[in-house]
Amino acid sequence: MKAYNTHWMGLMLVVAAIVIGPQLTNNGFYLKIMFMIGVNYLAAAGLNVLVGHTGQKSLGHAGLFAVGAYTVAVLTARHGWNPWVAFLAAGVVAALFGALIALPALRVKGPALAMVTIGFGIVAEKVVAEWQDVFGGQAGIYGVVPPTWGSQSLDDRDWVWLVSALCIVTHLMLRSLLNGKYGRAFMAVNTAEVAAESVGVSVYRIKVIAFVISAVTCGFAGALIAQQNQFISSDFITFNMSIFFLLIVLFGGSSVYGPLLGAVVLTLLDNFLARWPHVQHFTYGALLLFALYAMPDGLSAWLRSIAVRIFPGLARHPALPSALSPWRLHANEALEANRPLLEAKGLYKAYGGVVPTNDVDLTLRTGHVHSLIGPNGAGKTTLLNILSGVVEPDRGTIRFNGTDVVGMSINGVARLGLARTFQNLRLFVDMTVLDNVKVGLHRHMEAGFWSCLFGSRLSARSEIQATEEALQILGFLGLADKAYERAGSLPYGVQRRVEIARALATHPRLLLLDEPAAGLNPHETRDLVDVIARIRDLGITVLLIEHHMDLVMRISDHVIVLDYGQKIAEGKPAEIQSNPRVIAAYLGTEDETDDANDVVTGATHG
Ligand SMILES: Nc1ncnc2c1ncn2[C@@H]1O[C@H](COP(=O)(O)OP(=O)(O)OP(=O)(O)O)[C@@H](O)[C@H]1O
Repeated sequence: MKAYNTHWMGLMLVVAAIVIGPQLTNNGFYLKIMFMIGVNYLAAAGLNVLVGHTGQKSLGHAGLFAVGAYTVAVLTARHGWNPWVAFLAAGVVAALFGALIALPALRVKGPALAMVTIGFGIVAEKVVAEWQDVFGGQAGIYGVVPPTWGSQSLDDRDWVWLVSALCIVTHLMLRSLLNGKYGRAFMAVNTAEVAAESVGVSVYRIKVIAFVISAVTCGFAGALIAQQNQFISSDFITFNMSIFFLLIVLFGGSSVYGPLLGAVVLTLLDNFLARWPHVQHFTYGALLLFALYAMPDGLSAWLRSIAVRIFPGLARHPALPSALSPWRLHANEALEANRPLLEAKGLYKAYGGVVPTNDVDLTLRTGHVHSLIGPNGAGKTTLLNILSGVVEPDRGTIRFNGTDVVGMSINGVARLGLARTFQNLRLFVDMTVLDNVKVGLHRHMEAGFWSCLFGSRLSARSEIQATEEALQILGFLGLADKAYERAGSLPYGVQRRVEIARALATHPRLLLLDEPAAGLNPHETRDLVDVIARIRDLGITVLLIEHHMDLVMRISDHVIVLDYGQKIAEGKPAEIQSNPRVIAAYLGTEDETDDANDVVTGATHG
């Protein structure tokens, strides 16, 4: 069964349930529960983008619910705004607050971010409770104007249909967004922020987008409650509400269907247990603990694993094209060969008393393979981090292809055409190999945010083009058959190559490889020499950090040697091999020249 078909079949079933369900009862209580399922789904659907996909834990979304609720209340009851317009305004105002609370997310992570969002929730709760002139405190605001259909007011059933329609539109938009480049970017930020930045994804922008989406849907949820009740007071806005939204997301799972499952089950459970008020919260908590223990990835993941066992076709991935065209790096205009591409002068970086980069000058020329070598702790990785914007030097300048890059963000440097891999792999381990490479293509994809949100033709077309190019890049590196495998499940040597593929997808002019042969077997190391040569033949300049001297000596046009943070030599491989200072640096003394010679020429390595 194709995923496309199962989605539309599922959607049809949900629409049928929404159309028929409310007609089966006139009981206001049941209709209210249906309405609340919709409201909770709305709040959780956006929060799922933030928490489930982008990995930003928030415990303050009751505050954004309050923003939506009080915006419609103040605008309709106090200022006489049209209720539909006020409803839309609730989304806009909530979006602004979402952007505001995104700011701390750029500085703090994990539990610290959760504390910041709790702070926001508490401030919102206190403001609406204490600022009585504006928000009415516990007495609240009466006379919130609900939307009408022509001149007809909405009855309980109409409210269910209205919230259901909003839920379906939200689901379709978020599904379209999460299945495309933004979905991949959210997951990339969740897994490895620096790696996401290094392929040109702005972590700042992605986090702000995720916060704003979660704020808008929570704001709409709040506005619906205020308009349906025609009343809002500070009693609605509690810390428990923030926890409840988060629980829906965790219980449902991060799949696009997770919030729906979570909202249905938890809203029903909450209301069912209300018959036994004295044990309601205890039973509710115990059941949830058990459910999260039994299904750590949420109900949706659990149901999917059962569905895959029954219909194995669900897990099948698309067939790979029988023939792939060779990958061509067509995006960059050719640069004149052998001219300085990157020039660094006087780079200096100290960590307390340790100076891993001490007044280093460096010139990398177009079309060359440069190697950076030196004993352990010589400062090679620090220098590479400085060049790629991960570490800011204390002083010194770096000019890359005519632009000064010191102080620039990592993604800013990446956008200029500088790509890198990491000594300790930083793959997006839970994504497929294909998706890892497509994250590298993120900024080359034509479709923008709105195009992806509305699932436009442009977004569909740019997805197809990206898949095609990503497969070509994988073919270039002999990885096409791994395209649909989970990156984290692959052998180490293959993962190293996937990192190179992801870096190549950014269409770099300069590729920095940090110990690409580490952990490779001799056969894989020999293949790597061929890979680097083919990358150079594409017109990409390479800077390589390596301890495998035979590899360095075979592939490099130019070798730079660091020791204790200082450049002690540079030149052609043969010159470096016979340089006494280099030999001494490797063994710490100039007397043991024979042994040192072995190390530098590669006789004792790889
Ligand atoms: N963030 C940091 N804080 C403190 N010290 C650091 C930091 N980063 C690097 N160093 C120190 O700087 C020195 C150089 O480290 P670096 O990782 O750049 O060396 P390297 O040549 O890449 O080593 P290796 O070959 O072992 O990977 C080391 O002494 C290291 O402990």
